[in-house]
Amino acid sequence: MNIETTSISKTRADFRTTVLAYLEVTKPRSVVLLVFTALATMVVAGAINGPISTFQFVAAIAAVTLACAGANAVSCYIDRDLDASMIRTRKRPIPDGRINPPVRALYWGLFLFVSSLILGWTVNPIAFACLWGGMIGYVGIYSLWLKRRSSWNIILGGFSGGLPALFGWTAVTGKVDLLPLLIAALVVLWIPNHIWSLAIFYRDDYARVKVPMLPVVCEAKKALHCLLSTVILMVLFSILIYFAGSWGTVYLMTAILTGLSAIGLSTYVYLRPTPQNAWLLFKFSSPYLFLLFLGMMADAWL
Ligand code: HEM
Ligand SMILES: CC(C)=CCC/C(C)=C/CC/C(C)=C/COP(=O)(O)OP(=O)(O)O
Repeated sequence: MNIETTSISKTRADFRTTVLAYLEVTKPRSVVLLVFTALATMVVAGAINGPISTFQFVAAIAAVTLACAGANAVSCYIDRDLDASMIRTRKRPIPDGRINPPVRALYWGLFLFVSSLILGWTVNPIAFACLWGGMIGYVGIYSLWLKRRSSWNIILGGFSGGLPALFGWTAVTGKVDLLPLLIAALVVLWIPNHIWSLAIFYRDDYARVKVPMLPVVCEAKKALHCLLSTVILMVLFSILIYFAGSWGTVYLMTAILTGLSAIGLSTYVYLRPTPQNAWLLFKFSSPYLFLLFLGMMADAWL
């Protein structure tokens, strides 16, 4: 009896470990914020163009979630050699053997992405195209082509990060307008401070695996100067968006308050460029973007 009970509990534990590994390989924290940007633009577009059916809403949210998750899982397969070598990533499911053989992560990512395309097609062709654009941009242009070759990898490959926001708008309206393009561009402008702050903290890690993130290939002051410049541009852009849409005061106040915080923190990191301060800026970057998009949703609701 004991042996049987032990083997059942071991099987259950192994199953749980496997399920969690296939969840972790999709980088769920990033998927949550990526999907939130899509949800926010769906709410804003719905307030302007009229709401969509519950089925379309659920299909759209499911599609963008599966697409981002799938793209991340494929990226983990592509970067499995880097992940095994970097301190920050070596405990991920592929390097630590929880997904073995590694190709299973590729199949899992492609399965998720194809599932997203099927759902995306039921929404509309433009939204469907956004899913393709995100996958090609992140996996093709960033992960496969630029990440290991260019210090401008996140600038040229970063547009994929704005596509979930664009997807949300097109899922509701079936077309691309200036406002969603500006909102998507805001996400793209957010990416440098999001990743360069992290790259300053993990500078040695990136240098060891020869990933030419800007803070690795240029001296610290220049990287910090670029980072601060992109933050100022991002904040100005977030306020420009206020004038491009029919927003209320909630979004404007959010953009101003979070923007001043972002500039203040980035200036502090510029003046005191310790790894700990850079890490603080990295951890601030996601709540910043979340609050901005929450402000957009609040104004659409109110
Ligand atoms: C080319 C574009 C991007 C690059 C290179 C990038 C890179 C990274 C890296 C290296 C991490 C740390 C992962 C870890 O160590 O666990 C990270 C975390 C994260 N990323 Fe990005 N990212 C990009 C775009 C985005 C976008 C567009 C979003 C959402 C709109 C996003 C949301 C997040 C979130 C929420 C986290 C977790 C943050 C935390 O732990 O506090 N990322 N990203
Ligand atoms: C519509 C659609 C599919 C859009 C794609 C959006 C998307 C998945 C953007 C990537 C976000 C992200 C967490 C990148 C990690 O970069 P990295 O691989 O350099 O991070 P790492 O070093 O932690 O692996």
